[in-house]
Amino acid sequence: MNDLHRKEVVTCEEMKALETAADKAGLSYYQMMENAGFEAFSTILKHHPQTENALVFCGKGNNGGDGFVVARKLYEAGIQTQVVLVEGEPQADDAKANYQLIQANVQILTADVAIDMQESDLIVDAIYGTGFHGQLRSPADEMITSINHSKAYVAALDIPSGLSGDMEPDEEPGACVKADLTITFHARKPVHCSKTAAKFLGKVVTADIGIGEIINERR
Ligand SMILES: NC(=O)C1=CN([C@@H]2O[C@H](COP(=O)(O)OP(=O)(O)OC[C@H]3O[C@@H](n4cnc5c(N)ncnc54)[C@H](O)[C@@H]3O)[C@@H](O)[C@H]2O)[C@@H](O)CC1
Ligand SMILES: [K+]
Repeated sequence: MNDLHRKEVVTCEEMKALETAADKAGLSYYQMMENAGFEAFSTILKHHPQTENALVFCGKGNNGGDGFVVARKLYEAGIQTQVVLVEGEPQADDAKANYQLIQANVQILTADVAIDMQESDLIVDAIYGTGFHGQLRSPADEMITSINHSKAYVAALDIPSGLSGDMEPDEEPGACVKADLTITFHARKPVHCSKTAAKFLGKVVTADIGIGEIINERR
C-alpha cells in the first residue's frame, strides 16, 4: 500500500484499493458510506444553512448509497426531504441497506413521474461517482438537464454526475451536473484538478471518511 493513503490526488482505481485496504483494516464499507454521508450532510448545511426543502437524486450504485445517508440526515435535521430513484431501486448491498432506513420517513419518487423542483432549495446529486464511465444515458441525462435548470443550490457527492473521475486535465467535459459545491471523499480525484471541469465542480471540499486513520493505526 506504501503511502497511497497520504496522496492528495488518487485515481478511481487507487481509491478502490484504499477502500479495500481500509475494509481489511477494520473500517467496513458500510461505515465508510455512513461517514461519507454524514460528512457530506454537515458540509452541505455549513455552506447552505438556510435549507428547508431538499431533493436527493440517487443512482443505483454506492454513490446513490451515500445519497440515502444524506437524505436520512437531512430528514433527521427537520428538513423536508424527498428522494428520486433515477435508475430504479439500488443494486449495491450497502446502498440497499441505507435505502431501507429511509423508507418510513422520506418520500420516494421515481424517474417516470413529473418532479416539481420549484419548491426545493437544495438538490443533492448522488447519481454517479467514481464508477461512472462514458456518456450519460436516458433518463439520467433528462434529469440532469432539469437539475441544471433549477434555481436550487446544487451539491454533488464525490463527482458531479456525468464527469469521469479520472478525466484528463485538458479533456472537454460532456453533459453533466453543474454543482455549486462538490464534496469528495478521502482525497481529490483527477477531475477535481481539471481546469475544464472547474466550472461544473463549484467549491470543492475533501471530506475525511476515516481511511487514513485506520490504515495508519494498523501499520
Ligand atoms: N465502500 C465504497 O466503495 C464506498 C463508496 N463510496 C461511494 O461510491 C461511489 C462509487 O460507487 P460505485 O462503484 O458503486 O459506482 P457509482 O455509484 O459511481 O456508479 C453506479 C453505476 O453506474 C454504472 N455506470 C457507469 N457508467 C455509466 C453510464 N455511462 N451510464 C449509466 N450507468 C453507468 C456503473 O456500472 C456503476 O456500477 C463513490 O464515488 C462514492 O460516492 C463512498 O460511500 C465511500 C465508500
Ligand atoms: K454524484
